[in-house]
Amino acid sequence: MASSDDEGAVEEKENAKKKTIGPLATAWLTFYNIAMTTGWLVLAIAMIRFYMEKGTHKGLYRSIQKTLNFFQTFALLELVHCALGIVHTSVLVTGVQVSSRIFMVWFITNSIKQIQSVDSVLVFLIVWTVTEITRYSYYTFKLLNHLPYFIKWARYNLFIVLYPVGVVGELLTIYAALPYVRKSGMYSLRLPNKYNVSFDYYYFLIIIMCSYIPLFPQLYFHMLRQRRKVLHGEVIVEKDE
Ligand SMILES: CCCCCCCCCCCCC/C=C/C(=O)SCCNC(=O)CCNC(=O)[C@H](O)C(C)(C)COP(=O)(O)OP(=O)(O)OC[C@H]1O[C@@H](n2cnc3c(N)ncnc32)[C@H](O)[C@@H]1OP(=O)(O)O
Repeated sequence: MASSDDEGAVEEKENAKKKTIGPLATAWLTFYNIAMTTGWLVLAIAMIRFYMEKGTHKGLYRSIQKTLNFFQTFALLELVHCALGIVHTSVLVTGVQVSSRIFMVWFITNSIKQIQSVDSVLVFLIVWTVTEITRYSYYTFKLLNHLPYFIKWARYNLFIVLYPVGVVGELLTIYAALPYVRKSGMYSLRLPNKYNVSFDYYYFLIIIMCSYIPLFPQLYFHMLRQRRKVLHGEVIVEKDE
């Protein structure tokens, strides 16, 4: 059990942090996190309604595509938050996380209509939605100084299962895209051309899939360290900070 002295120290630390980021940044982050929580809640409701009405996930992606595009792209602001220093987290870790999501949405699922109904798309959509509702509501309640324990618990426990499941969903979706990319030659540049460069999107996707092997463990261990810090009060020094 935490003593009242410990609780006082934690509160003091939180207030000191808010003072360093300033009231304008706190107000912006509160607005941003409320908007993102709402956006992902809207997506969750749309997905449940679609499934209840149609009894299948075929066509679901198309029905939520615009909302997903908007809110996932809006997450690029997280890089701006880190770069401005109004959020104390690594630009590198956030960059990999956000860019991989943007890439999945814009350059895989939006671009290759034939794969929009594969099961793995549903898997990552569900996982992303649960993760983001939890994550943004955690930030919102924390900024408002009223963080319920179950949200804190969910933020730093659900990812243990959801992160690998989401990654499997993403990798299977890229894998399903490969034959269509090879057949269509999309986003590829063949020689000869006036720039004298060649680019094969098919092999690029294979490289992206391989890049999950070194990159994903780094994100996962980062989250495990955050978990130890937030749930168990351990002091962690990040190498990339
Ligand atoms: C060109 C193409 C490139 C492709 C590259 C491909 C390779 C990719 C390989 C990896 C692929 C990953 C794919 C992802 C899949 C999924 O997402 S599956 C779903 C499950 N996902 C998760 O569970 C996500 C977990 N990850 C995250 O939460 C983040 O994205 C993160 C960046 C890893 C989180 O890190 P971080 O922000 O450091 O952790 P926190 O503990 O949440 O926050 C740290 C402090 O910062 C404060 N903060 C952060 N954001 C905000 C905010 N918006 N508002 C207010 N405050 C914020 C937070 O409160 C913390 O503060 P303190 O506690 O005071 O330190």
